[in-house]
Amino acid sequence: MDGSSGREPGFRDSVDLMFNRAAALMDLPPGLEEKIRVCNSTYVVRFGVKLRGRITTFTGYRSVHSEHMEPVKGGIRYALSVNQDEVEALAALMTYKCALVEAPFGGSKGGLCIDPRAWEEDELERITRRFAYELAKRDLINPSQNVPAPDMGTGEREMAWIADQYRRMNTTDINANACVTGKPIHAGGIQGRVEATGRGVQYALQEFFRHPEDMAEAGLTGSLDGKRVVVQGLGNVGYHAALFLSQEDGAKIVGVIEHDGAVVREAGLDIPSLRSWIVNHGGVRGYPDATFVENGASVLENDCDILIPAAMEGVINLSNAERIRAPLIIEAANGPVTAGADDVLRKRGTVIIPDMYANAGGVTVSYFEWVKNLSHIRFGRMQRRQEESWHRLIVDELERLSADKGLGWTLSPGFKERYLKGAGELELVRSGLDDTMRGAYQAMRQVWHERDDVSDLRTAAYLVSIARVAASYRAKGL
Ligand SMILES: NC(=O)c1ccc[n+]([C@@H]2O[C@H](COP(=O)([O-])OP(=O)(O)OC[C@H]3O[C@@H](n4cnc5c(N)ncnc54)[C@H](O)[C@@H]3O)[C@@H](O)[C@H]2O)c1
Repeated sequence: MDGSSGREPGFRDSVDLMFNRAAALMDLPPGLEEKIRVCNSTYVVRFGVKLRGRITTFTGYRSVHSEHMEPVKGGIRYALSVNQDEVEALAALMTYKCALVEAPFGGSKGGLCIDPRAWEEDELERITRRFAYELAKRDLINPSQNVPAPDMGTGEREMAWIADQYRRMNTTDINANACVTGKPIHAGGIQGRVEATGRGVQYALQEFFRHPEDMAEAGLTGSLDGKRVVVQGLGNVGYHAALFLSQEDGAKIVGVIEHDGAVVREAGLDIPSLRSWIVNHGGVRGYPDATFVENGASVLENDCDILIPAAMEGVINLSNAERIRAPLIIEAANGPVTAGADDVLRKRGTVIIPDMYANAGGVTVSYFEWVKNLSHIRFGRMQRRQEESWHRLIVDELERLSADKGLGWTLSPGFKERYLKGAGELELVRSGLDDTMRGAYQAMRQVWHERDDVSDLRTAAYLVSIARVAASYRAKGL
């Protein structure tokens, strides 16, 4: 379902319009712009599964947008609204996202038209295995060709089934585990992948709030502490973003919009308790510690400092853009702001941290997981040795300097012990993600501030991404 008005282009056209705006500012060789923009291929499969005494036919998609780097990468979405236009738009965003955070992948995306809530777990397993079989036999799941991950409606459980199905079909492939990311830890996953996209949203906001010049563009001052936040979608991405921002940065989540309505509370919502209510009751309706709003989408227009759409595409469109009051929007979902709404908001001075950057935490940690699977070494084990010797050097040097200069500095025994022990997998993943989010933001903001013809972060992000994809095509040839 796309919440945009009938006057607006579809999701893929909307992504293309944003791409075109940036590409027009570049000096690309003739024809390369189109080569980068178009989706290379989309495979559509219809398959039947015997369920509840009858055969049910499902339709699935896997789009490959760009193979300038392989494997290509992108999640698999389970929703009734999945269609070719949506999957191709999402695959395109994957290309630009990977280029922006320098994850060495082309872009891809998949989807299955299904309401996951309508099926039991064992039924979903049979459906998922069959879909995985259909994709794997065409190398649309493959550690060196095409590596899916979770998206809306899927998670660790589905990724474990997909990995197992691929392994059964390729028993001699020693790298079989790397055919999909977002797996559970005990099935070849990596610490920190489940939280990664929401964690990335937090790191993105932290980086934004390190730059007073950028905050001023949105008319914001101070830090994340006390900022009033509205979140749409308390699923994987929205939940982790809201949890970390409220528990670690002091932000107040004053509104949460879900599929059945919204809840608001000026003093701030308790995110873990709201999440368990949603899990147990199927939505936010009836949650005791907040005011329920029947027309959930109207809460997008509430007064707040930061709006985090983390559910689906097209929710901020020409029908509501004029009424959006948040000065800062961070696109945790893919494509939540249509091209038309983007024009309206840009002219009004709303700062939008674009999807291809804001939700890149997932693919960044997926990259770490893929590398871990291919290296066949527990992540952190090799690094730890090396780090230990560096940490030892730093501690020794600090103590020597302090003694030489008579400063009397001492490190607390607890700190010294933790520092010398080095980082475990989770710390390595988080610090690698933080580094990536900081680096990509800085690349974007440099273009934003240095070029007179760039007035927004999205165009800046596209400029960085397109230049990198173009460089890859130019280096390799087509
Ligand atoms: N999971 C990832 O790692 C990842 C990575 C990058 C981008 N994304 C993007 O983030 C978005 C959310 O993905 P997710 O993995 O968190 O999905 P999810 O299925 O875990 O959660 C989606 C949430 O949105 C809610 N929702 C559905 N329709 C809604 C509506 N009309 N209004 C309000 N809420 C609604 C659902 O009830 C659910 O709680 C998608 O756009 C996805 O493409 C996800």
